Amino acid sequence: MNIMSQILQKNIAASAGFEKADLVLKNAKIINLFSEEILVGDLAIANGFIVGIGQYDGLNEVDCSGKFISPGFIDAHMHIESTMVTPLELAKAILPSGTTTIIADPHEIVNMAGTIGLDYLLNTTENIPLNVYIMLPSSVPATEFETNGSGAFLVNDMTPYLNHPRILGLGEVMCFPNVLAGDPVILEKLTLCRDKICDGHAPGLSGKALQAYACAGIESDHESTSFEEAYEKSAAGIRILIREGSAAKNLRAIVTGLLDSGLPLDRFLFCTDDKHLEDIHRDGHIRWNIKMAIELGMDPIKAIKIATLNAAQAYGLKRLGAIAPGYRADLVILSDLQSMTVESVYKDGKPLEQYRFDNTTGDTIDPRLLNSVHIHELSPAKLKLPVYKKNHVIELIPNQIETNHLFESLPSDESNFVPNETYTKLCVIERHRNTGNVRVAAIKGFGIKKGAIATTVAHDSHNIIVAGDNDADILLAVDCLSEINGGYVVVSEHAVLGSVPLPIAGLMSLDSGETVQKKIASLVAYAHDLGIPTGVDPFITLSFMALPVIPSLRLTDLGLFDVNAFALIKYEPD
Ligand SMILES: Nc1ncnc2[nH]cnc12
Ligand SMILES: [Mn+2]
Repeated sequence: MNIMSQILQKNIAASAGFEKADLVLKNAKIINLFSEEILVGDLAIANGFIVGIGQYDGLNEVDCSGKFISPGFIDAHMHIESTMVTPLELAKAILPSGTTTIIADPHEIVNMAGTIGLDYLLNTTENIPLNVYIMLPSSVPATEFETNGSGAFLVNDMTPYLNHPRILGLGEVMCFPNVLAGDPVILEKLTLCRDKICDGHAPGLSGKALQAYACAGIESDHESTSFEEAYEKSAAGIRILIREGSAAKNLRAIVTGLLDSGLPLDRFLFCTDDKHLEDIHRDGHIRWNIKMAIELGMDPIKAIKIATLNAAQAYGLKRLGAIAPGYRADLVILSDLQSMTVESVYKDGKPLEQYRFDNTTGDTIDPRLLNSVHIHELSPAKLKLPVYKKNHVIELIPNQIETNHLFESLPSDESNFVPNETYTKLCVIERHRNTGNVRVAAIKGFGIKKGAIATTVAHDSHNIIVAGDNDADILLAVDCLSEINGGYVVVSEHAVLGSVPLPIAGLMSLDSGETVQKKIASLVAYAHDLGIPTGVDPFITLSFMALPVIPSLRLTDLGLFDVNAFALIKYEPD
């Protein structure tokens, strides 16, 4: 008999009570998501699987009297790179608050390094105590209006990965104008993955355009910012991933509407998309989505179901997302269902304390991932922004990654834009191919005084993006990024106040999560000292300003991009 059959034989014997289970969590309040009730009893585990609920004896027993047991939480859509640490450090950060499974879209590192980046993430997520499923990036580059590092990621690049056990389908399809136009390249990807899951990214899509987007085979979306938007997409058969991240905070609006409407919840999931370590450390990860939903009035069992079984069923994750015989013993022990206080977490039947998180897998990193900043000598002349009577201006919206598109006059020295406390200079500098592309715009709402902040994390092509009120500090910030091979930096009055090196593709650190968190926190403090409002997360906000698939106005290395018109702004006024 093969090893799997031997394990099954043992599990059946333990389940039937013929043998003792490996571990029994005694007298617990078990959340049963199939009957949507709390069952009090023992939870028996063998070989990392749940073998039974009822009355059991175990070789090891833990008294869970008064404690609730939930299935491990599932993040239905996130970007590992957005936490800026390696997958092992990410696992260390999110497991303690109960996330035991993530579904990740690696378009960040694939934009940088193609299959080298994808292989890096697949290899470094193979042997860690976190279930990591991957969606093949559908939109690399996100649009043709930017320069990424690796060129296009096409069906020929995808095909070798289709049968990988942890590849679930196609990642967020962003260019809905291309989908609606019947662009052959995206349609090829959709048909290649038609028997798998196809995720969407459709901010503000509605009406016939939404019908056509759903008709193309897209099955999910995580960009809804209102209940009305979520409702229309859900009614078109699209699963709604309710997002609560570090910058994009959509849960309150959607859950409030859901509770008022009485809409069925079975096609709603939770996700973080992009959540920084500091927020994960403070609030937890998907646990925070659940807690917020409960505080808004949602039944705790239904909120937990959204974060577990709904996601597992949506993505075909067999034996995950519930507590029942034969399911994997990924479990969260909670003291109560209001505060959602996580007391302990079990992964495959073992408490987290039994796992080692030192880099025992000996991950070697392809040297091409560690040398990712290639820019021309940057001159002040390239940072000029000619001004006219009226200019296109990007306006920040606190706590959102969306921006407003303004058209107003700018402070100037007669011919060129001169930043002040209202209007900050924003520059995007191409860093992959030495093209020398530099584009400049004015951004409203950053409020930086006597300094600049810069980063190589600039979704999704990850060129250098820098915001500042004077060219000297802007140039110094870019120089510093070159020296540290990518990351985040804050400068003021011609001095570097602090930096966070992100040497893996200019996106991720080799340091521990704790070190990265401390460094980022000090940089955020420096950035706020430069005048950035407290409601604005300086780095996440900056990192999204170059993403031409989030309304309304963005800046790429090819120019100002009107997302709603889906076109670069050719602005030579009379
Ligand atoms: N929210 C998001 N985070 C990172 N990359 C993205 N590309 C499109 N949307 C994104
Ligand atoms: Mn995303």
